[in-house]
Amino acid sequence: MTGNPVFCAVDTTDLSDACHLARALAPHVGGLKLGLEFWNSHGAPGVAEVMARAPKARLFLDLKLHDIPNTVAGAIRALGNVDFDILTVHAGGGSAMMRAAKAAAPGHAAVVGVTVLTSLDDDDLSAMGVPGGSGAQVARLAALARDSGLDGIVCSPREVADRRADWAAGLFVVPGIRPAGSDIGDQKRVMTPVEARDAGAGILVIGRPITAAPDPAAAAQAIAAVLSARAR
Ligand SMILES: O=c1ccn([C@@H]2O[C@H](COP(=O)(O)O)[C@@H](O)[C@H]2O)c(=O)[nH]1
Repeated sequence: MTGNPVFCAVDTTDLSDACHLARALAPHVGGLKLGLEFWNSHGAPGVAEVMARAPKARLFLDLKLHDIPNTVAGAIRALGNVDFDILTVHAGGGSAMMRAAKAAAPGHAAVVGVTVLTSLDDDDLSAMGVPGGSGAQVARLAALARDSGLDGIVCSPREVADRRADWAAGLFVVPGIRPAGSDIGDQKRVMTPVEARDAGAGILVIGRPITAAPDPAAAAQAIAAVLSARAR
């Protein structure tokens, strides 16, 4: 995807806040990410209201679908006329599920597979019985997503460079982005926006460092300015 790589995660249950953020951020971001917190509160009508405030922004619908193939395909078809550009499913749902998801999505939309959540570290994976740490698990799931016909993956900035080497055309959607000095919160595998972009991220997903800032538009503008000042 071309243009500003920053997608702001608008994680709120408040429709009015989401609309204000969309309008304020529109000049400074490439897209908006609406996830489960917003979707479960407002669904498709809420998405339409928010995106009307940012008509040029792309929509990343981060529903992280994870179920049997028939159910995931049905859930995607049930999105009807929600005009999303990117949609997430969990790569851990397996190959048949990812194939069904891609087949059910509109042709112009990218379907990407969530590999290992950026809030998890190697100890968390070990506690789940996953061998080899996050790098190895992301590698396994990225290969499965690629071979199942998805358009890309969601991974942390730490895995992007290695995975891009195996999948040059993949769309790498990367949360776990923290501008220098910002609060890490519940994220565990993080890098700065410039580091993530330079590692090969196609989309930089940034939520609280923008939305919790005293002036979200200024925060988004500052991130865009750093990215263009330090263009690769
Ligand atoms: O592995 C993942 C997958 C998705 N996310 C989502 O990205 C944003 C990050 O928000 P911050 O406030 O910048 O931490 C959030 O909506 C997550 O649901 C992720 O963080 N990690």
